[in-house]
Amino acid sequence: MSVLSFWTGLIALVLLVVLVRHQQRQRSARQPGMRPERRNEPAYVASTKPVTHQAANIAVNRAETRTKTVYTTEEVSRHCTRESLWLIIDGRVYDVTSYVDHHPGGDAIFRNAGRDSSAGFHGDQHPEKVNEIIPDFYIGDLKQ
Ligand code: HEM
Repeated sequence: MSVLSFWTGLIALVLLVVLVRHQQRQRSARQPGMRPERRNEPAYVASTKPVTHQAANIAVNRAETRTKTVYTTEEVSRHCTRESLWLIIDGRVYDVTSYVDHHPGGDAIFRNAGRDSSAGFHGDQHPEKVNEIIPDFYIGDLKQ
């Protein structure tokens, strides 16, 4: 066998293998029951990390922010319980319901529940990091 025909044969063989594998893949993608691990593969890989209260709250807040962004003091005042706690801080409205159980200062967070909590929020008891936490709970502004 000449060197040329050896290489030609080898290339033809590789092409044949590639073609057969390609056809097999196409067929298995169409037929039910074949390669289920592939057909059922999600378009994304869901994170295995547990969804934290805060992360869930951010999503809820974003949804609320889209539908309504301005609240009256009367509306805010209705959210003054553990089931729904809103606070006004510097003219902005925050739904901190999901934070209540994590608040290091305990139920003191209810002192001005549904009302203006700016003074308390800016109190000495709070570390700088509260300013990083609070935007997660923002749902809108107070009607002027
Ligand atoms: C977004 C996060 C937070 C919000 C909205 C918030 C809100 C509040 C409010 C409204 C009060 C009542 C203040 C008053 O009227 O006297 C309070 C008290 C307090 N907070 Fe926070 N807080 C937050 C985070 C934190 C953090 C991270 C800490 C500590 C690391 C903390 C520690 C305290 C303490 C020690 C008190 C006073 C408790 C008392 O007087 O018995 N808070 N907080």
